[in-house]
Amino acid sequence: MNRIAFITGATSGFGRACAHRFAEAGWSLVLSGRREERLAELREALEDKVPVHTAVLDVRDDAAVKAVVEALPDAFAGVTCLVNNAGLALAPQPAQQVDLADWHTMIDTNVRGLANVTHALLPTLIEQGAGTSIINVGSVAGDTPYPGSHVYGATKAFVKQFSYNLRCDLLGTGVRVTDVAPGLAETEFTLVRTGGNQDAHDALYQGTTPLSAEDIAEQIFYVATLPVHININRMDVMPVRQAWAPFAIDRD
Ligand SMILES: NC(=O)C1=CN([C@@H]2O[C@H](COP(=O)(O)OP(=O)(O)OC[C@H]3O[C@@H](n4cnc5c(N)ncnc54)[C@H](OP(=O)(O)O)[C@@H]3O)[C@@H](O)[C@H]2O)C=CC1
Ligand SMILES: O=CCS(=O)(=O)O
Repeated sequence: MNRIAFITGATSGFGRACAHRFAEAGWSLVLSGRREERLAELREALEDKVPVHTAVLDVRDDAAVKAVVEALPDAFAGVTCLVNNAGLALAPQPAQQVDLADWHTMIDTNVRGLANVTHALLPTLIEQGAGTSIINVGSVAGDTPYPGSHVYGATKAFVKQFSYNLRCDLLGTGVRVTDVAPGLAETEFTLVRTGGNQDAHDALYQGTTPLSAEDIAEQIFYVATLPVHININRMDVMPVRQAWAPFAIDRD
């Protein structure tokens, strides 16, 4: 099988690390994200090793997603692995203090965007058949509630259930579906979540050992390259130095 990975959110963090990891193994790459300069840098860094196609793409725009998929050059059209990674958290304050627009952005990106790309690539993946994969980047926030997670965690709960439900419908096609659910990982995630607050970023990761983007890329690559009869349904990955907290209790 010609191995072609379509990675969303390839301009930073997990997505960029996946681009490097899959390139190391010789996969052809379709790399997308909104930041054109970063895509160009990535293409320049990788195209000596493997064929690379880049597409400036906002996953929230379903027509643009469809157009990018339909316009894939022949050498990239037979996608065998979709890494649905593009996503973000915003507004870490309590739900009652945040702007509705931030909730909409998270829903539009993490839910609608992921659905847009999946819908556009499903026929291709089914056509490629056994050994193809849809790897959805969820989060531990999808099943562990915590303050300030409100809509973000709910979007990741969608990712989990959508992944499981897709498995049901894709039974018999050979297409695998996995929800990779990371915990604390140092990327640009916290900068985005806090509106560019470098102190908040530094404070969250200092004095502990978070996951790196490369750690998660390695897990995603592992899932994508398992023998074709194996489907990891969900992979919940935390750093050793992270665990759950006790219930919070309101007292008089
Ligand atoms: N870091 C963490 O602790 C964890 C992160 N996650 C999830 O991992 C995924 C990747 O995040 P991470 O690498 O950490 O964060 P980064 O902020 O480093 O990367 C996010 C990526 O998503 C892309 N993106 C955001 N919005 C859009 C959009 N509308 N259209 C297309 N691309 C978009 C960004 O590209 P661009 O801005 O160029 O469009 C960027 O490449 C997200 O889904 C996140 O929720 C899950 C668990 C833990
Ligand atoms: O999804 C990101 C991990 S966390 O910030 O929710 O713990």
